[in-house]
Amino acid sequence: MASSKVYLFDEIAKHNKTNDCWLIISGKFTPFGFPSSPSSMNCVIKSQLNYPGELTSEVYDVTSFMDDHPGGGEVLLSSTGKDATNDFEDVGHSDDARGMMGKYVIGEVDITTVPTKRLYVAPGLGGTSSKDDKSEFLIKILQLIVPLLILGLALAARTYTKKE
Ligand code: HEM
Repeated sequence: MASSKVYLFDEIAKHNKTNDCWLIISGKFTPFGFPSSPSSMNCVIKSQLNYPGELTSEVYDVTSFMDDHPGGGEVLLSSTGKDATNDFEDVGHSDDARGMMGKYVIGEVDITTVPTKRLYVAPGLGGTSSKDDKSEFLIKILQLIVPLLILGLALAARTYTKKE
């Protein structure tokens, strides 16, 4: 696949019609040091991301497959204009389906041109800003001071009324 054509994302996204449908699906993880990846590697792309190697996203022209796709043509259309890897994996496609993909490959995508979604960072996992930290600290101090103030006022009122 070294000599395959490399497409830009914008170019691929234009092919989003029933009679002209292209998909981007991450297909092949090639670990460094291996001439080619074992086929089982294709199924474990996500867990392999920390392993040194190269993850290729391939471009599939599925126009001729629209009518024959067991999941229907509509789902294929709805997966255009983005990285469709998650859509493809979520369905849990069989090995047969994966084997068929080779028929439709037309090249690779330049992954630097694929828009990435901003990742959600859970609070407390380094995602809070120092501004958030400050207001949290302020709330804790207030939670401590307010009851003490009320107690102080109550005591003051009591001593004051006793004297009278
Ligand atoms: C080149 C790409 C694709 C090929 C060759 C392909 C092939 C197949 C095949 C052979 C099946 C039958 C079930 C199986 O063997 O797993 C299937 C089912 C299905 N596919 Fe795809 N598919 C592709 C892309 C997609 C994409 C991008 C989606 C987007 C969500 C999708 C959604 C579905 C759905 C919903 C089913 C039906 C599952 C069911 O009802 O059991 N497919 N596909």
